[in-house]
Amino acid sequence: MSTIAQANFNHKKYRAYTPIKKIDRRWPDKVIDKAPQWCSVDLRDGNQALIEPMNPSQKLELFKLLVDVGFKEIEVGFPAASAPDFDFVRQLIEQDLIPDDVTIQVLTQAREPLIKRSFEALKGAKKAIVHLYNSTSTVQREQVFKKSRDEIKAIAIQGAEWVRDFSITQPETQWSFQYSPESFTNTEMDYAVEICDAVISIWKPTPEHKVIINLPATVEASTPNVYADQIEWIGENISHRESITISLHTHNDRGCGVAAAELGVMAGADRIEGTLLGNGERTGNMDIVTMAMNIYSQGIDPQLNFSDMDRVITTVERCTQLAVHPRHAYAGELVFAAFSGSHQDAINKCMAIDENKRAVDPEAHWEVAYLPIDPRDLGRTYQQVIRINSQSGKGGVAYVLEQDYGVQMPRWMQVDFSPYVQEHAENYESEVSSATINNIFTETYLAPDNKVTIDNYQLDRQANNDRLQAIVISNNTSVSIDGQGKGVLDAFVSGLSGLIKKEITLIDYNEHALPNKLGAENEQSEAIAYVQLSIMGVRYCAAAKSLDIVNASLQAVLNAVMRSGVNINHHSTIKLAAV
Ligand SMILES: CC(=O)SCCNC(=O)CCNC(=O)[C@H](O)C(C)(C)COP(=O)(O)OP(=O)(O)OC[C@H]1O[C@@H](n2cnc3c(N)ncnc32)[C@H](O)[C@@H]1OP(=O)(O)O
Ligand SMILES: CC(C)C(=O)C(=O)O
Ligand SMILES: [Mg+2]
Repeated sequence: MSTIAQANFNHKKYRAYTPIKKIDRRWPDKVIDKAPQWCSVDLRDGNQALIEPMNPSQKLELFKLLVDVGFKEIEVGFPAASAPDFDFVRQLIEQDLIPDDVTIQVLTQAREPLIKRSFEALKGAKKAIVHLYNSTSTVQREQVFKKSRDEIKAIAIQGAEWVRDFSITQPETQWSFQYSPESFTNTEMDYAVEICDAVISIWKPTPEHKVIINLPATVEASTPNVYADQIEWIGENISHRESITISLHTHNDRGCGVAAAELGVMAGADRIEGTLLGNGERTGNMDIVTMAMNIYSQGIDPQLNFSDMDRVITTVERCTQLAVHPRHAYAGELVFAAFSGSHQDAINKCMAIDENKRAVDPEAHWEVAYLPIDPRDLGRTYQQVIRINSQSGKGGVAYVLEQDYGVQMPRWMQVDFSPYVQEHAENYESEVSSATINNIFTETYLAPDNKVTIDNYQLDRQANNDRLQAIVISNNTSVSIDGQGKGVLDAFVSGLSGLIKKEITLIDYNEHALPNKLGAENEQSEAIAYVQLSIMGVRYCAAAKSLDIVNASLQAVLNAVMRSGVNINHHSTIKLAAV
């Protein structure tokens, strides 16, 4: 039996929403093929939901970001609500901070003093949208306003008249009007059309000078398909559709704010209101970053530019004092990070193919498993993509070493190396940085205990039979190795084998040049050699770096022998003078 108290957790307290009856829905077959008209409500809806509303400098910083990102319509506040909101609108106008192609918008209730104050705030604006709202749902009508349908309609009509009349007194501004039947989604659809039509009949829009009808999911109450049905229905039944911009304003109470807005656009909406990264009342407004990037990821210009996502995040965080979740779609710190081995492996392989494809065709379509878009588009780097912890695999570890240190481990060495990193991650129960991975690599393969180093070597090349004589230093003692074979390594391995009296077979070998250190363009680059030996049937891998590739190869062989635990001094036949 559950030990969790049941008393208050009672689903019978709630009622299911009623879907609207619509037999001719067309929106499910539509696709979004162009960006909607965007309007940011960060400075109003976002601001009114903050623990501490933004101060003027924060508002200005966010306004500048919104302009830079590309918004052409920005709701800058509720100027009748507070002095800071009023003053901010004045500052924008008086200091000429509004670019010519940007229209500011202000929100007001349908109350004369508030409308009057809003127009005062907007005095001198070149163009502006006055956004009037009143609530229309049954709960609001019956419980909050305690008014009938007709009385609520009268509030809207009266508000629309005041807006029209005040606008006539300030002809220097190019006015646009917007009406929101607030709590639209919980309003009877026939009544929503009736009240919008009443407002439209006062504002008398034309196709050249449209009115914005904004249909908010003030509190998200249903699955997004129901919202789409509502939007399609309104579009079919509202008067003067050709003179109306249908705008959507969704909230995220059920976690579907973006989905509802997307389906609403498929259902015929023209315009979207929302905030950057979704700040707003309760669970927030619909997140314009996510919706715009969803459009972008379909190969469509979203008309907003998020290529400097870090600026968007830091500005929004500074202004709202709310942290962006690390898993936030497109923006979160971890959304392009892969910790798990199979994801890393797939990303690694796909990115290698993408790089080749892109070298031939820079416009090639992005097809990388687990990465819906290229992180570079948002100013992120591949370094942030593959991160190592105990869930990671060899591909990810190899990727990090190659990206950060130029070490291109052959596959057989990746297999050998991965458990060392895994062990470290498990012991420390944490992410493993690329510097730590490089240290583990160095300690494991480049610097085994009982280090033995090549002092010098002499090679006598003969057809099919090379002779290699080398002096190695072990424990401050010089040891001579003399062997013959097909090639340098074969000769060296056979000499070593004779010295330690153990069968050694060279299983694998790879080498490559390492990239020059940063800022050291003229320096000769080091080479790295990787070997895998079988010593009495047991396999040992090792590597070595040197400016001389033969030296690197011989040293790698020595390192592998040292890793097997052999003490070369015990086997030396000729001990030369101590060094
Ligand atoms: C869903 C949304 O986001 S809507 C936007 C909400 N935003 C805000 O509320 C932030 C800004 N608002 C405010 O700061 C304040 O509400 C103010 C300053 C504008 C007004 O404050 P107050 O006059 O003290 O009124 P308060 O908001 O408490 O009360 C609302 C009154 O206005 C009426 N009212 C509320 N909304 C509207 C409206 N859209 N149109 C007409 N009347 C309205 C209410 O019925 C209530 O009337 P009552 O006093 O007769 O009961
Ligand atoms: C004022 C309106 C549009 C609003 O913010 C809402 O309904 O959520
Ligand atoms: Mg809202």
